[in-house]
Amino acid sequence: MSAPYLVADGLSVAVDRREVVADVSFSASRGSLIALVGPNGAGKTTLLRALAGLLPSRGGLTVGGASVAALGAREKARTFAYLPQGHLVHWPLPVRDVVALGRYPHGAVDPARLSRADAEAVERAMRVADLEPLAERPVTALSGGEKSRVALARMLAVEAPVVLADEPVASLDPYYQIEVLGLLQRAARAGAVVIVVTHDLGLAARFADRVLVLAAGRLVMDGPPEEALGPGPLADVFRITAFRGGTADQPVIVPWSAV
Ligand SMILES: Nc1ncnc2c1ncn2[C@@H]1O[C@H](COP(=O)(O)OP(=O)(O)OP(=O)(O)O)[C@@H](O)[C@H]1O
Repeated sequence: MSAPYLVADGLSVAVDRREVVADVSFSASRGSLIALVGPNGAGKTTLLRALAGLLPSRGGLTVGGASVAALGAREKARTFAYLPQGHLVHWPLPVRDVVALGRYPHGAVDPARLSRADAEAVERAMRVADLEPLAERPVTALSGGEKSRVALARMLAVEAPVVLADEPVASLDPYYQIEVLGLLQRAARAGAVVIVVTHDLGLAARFADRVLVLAAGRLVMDGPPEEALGPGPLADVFRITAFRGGTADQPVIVPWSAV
């Protein structure tokens, strides 16, 4: 395992003077895909935004040894590729131009005049998200799942060392759920820290190297899927039981009943 790249040390976030994320500590190395899971309202989105430096936080937060708070806006945007939940753009821009917005942190302000490096990054992201057939379509005329893939490609076009994706597969059909988590896993294997928020515990177990479980703002489990999504945490945190199968390396978890 390589050295930790993203390190949170006692990270806390207050929203409206209420502590929504409390004393979270973990470190993540490049090369790993981490699933961030927890019940509704646990603080996952808030934590993800704080990690990207988009929300003020207390405690330690470093990336590549540097304080996130000390990074300039453009450096932050090059370091953290952040995929928010849902929102894309409301203008009828062609898909390729929306993906090119991912190169903005690299200085590409005009999608019609990309440098060769920027254009290549855009094409790579379009290809992995299977968007080439939709390249000229206005993004507003796409289905929900297609828009999700455009948002994902825009995020991948940043080619950032840290990828933070908030529910990237929520509106995708099973084929693209598997495809998208597979491509995030490949982004991790290519050297990124990838943190994915998801409510799909089966996919988390299938794809994540490690699972962080957040409950009421606190990190209550941090471990491999088999352990972090074991019967105890599923009952205590998620209030469910699950069918379990597979192997320790490749657990299969199917949420089954409420407890
Ligand atoms: N802008 C805000 N103003 C007030 N409260 C907020 C704000 N953003 C989040 N919260 C509160 O912080 C808590 C954590 O919200 P957050 O969106 O981080 O949870 P989550 O785990 O991502 O939830 P979900 O799974 O439902 O998306 C919730 O109680 C929420 O109501």
